Amino acid sequence: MFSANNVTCRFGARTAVDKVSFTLERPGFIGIIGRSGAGKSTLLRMINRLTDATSGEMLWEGRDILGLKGAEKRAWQGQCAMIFQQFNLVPRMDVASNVMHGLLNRRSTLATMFNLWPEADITRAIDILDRLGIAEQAPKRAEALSGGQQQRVAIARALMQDPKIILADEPIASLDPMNAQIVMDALRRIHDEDGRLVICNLHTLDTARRYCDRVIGMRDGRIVFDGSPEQLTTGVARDIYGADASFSEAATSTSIDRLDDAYAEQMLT
Ligand SMILES: Nc1ncnc2c1ncn2[C@@H]1O[C@H](COP(=O)(O)OP(=O)(O)OP(=O)(O)O)[C@@H](O)[C@H]1O
Repeated sequence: MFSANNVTCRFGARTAVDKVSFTLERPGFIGIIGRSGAGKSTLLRMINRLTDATSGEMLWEGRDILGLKGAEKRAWQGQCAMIFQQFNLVPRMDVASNVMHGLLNRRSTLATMFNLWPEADITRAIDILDRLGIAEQAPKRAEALSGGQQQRVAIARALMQDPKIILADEPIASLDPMNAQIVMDALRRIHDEDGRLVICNLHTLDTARRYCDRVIGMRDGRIVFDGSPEQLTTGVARDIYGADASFSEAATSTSIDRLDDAYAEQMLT
C-alpha cells in the first residue's frame, strides 16, 4: 500500500534523508526512532509533502505522491494528518473550533472567517472529543487545557479530516509520563479500531517497544534497523543511537522509574 524507494532529501550540502527505502503492506503502527538530527522529522514531512524530496519516489496504492501538485497535492495532504510535538492549536480559540479546523481545506474562507460551522460538523467534533475522553472540554479555550489534553485535541483535529494516515512527530516529547501514556494509548486505539496507518517518531525505546508493530531505526539519514519490537535489542539500539558500550537504555526512557535509575547510574560513575 505504501513504499518509499531511495528517497533522499538534501538541504544545501547536508543530506537529511539518504536513499531511504521501506514498504508497508498493510496499515500498521510504525515507530521511527533515532537520535536528534537522524532525519525522522524530514521523512515524515516528505510523506505529507510539507518538505520536498530531492530524489526518489513514494508510492501510495501505486501512485507517486512526490509528483502531486495543486489540488491533488492538497487532497493528499488531507489524507495524511500531522500531529506535532507542540500541539499547534490556536491557543485562544475554543477546543471544538480547534477540532473543526481539521476541515479547513474543505470549507470556504468566508465561513471560516465568521466561525460558521454546520451543526453536523459540531456534532462530529464533539463525538470525536468524546471518544478521546475530553468532550467536556469542548467550550474551553485550548490554552486552558493541560499538555496531554491539548495533544488529544490535536489528535481529534487530525481525525476530523478522516485521514488514512496519521503522521505523529514526537507526539509525547513535551508530556509527562502519565500524559504520554494516555496520548500513546489514544493513537494505538485509533489504529486498532479504525485501521488507520500510524507512523510515529519517537525518541524513547520503551515506548517504541510497547506500542509499535514495527520499528524503523534511523541514523545519519539512513535506515539502519527495520524490524519487530522484539528484534530491537539493547545492542541494536546502541547502533541506532551511535552510542558506545556505556549506552544506557534508561536514558531514552519515558518512565519515571527508569529515569531515576539513569540518574542513579550517573551519580555512581
Ligand atoms: N529546513 C531545513 N533546512 C536545513 N537543514 C535542515 C532543515 N530541516 C532539517 N535539517 C537538517 O536535517 C537533519 C535532519 O533533521 P530532522 O529534523 O529530520 O531530524 P530528526 O531526527 O527529526 O531530529 P529531531 O528529533 O531533533 O527533530 C538535521 O541535521 C537538520 O539540521
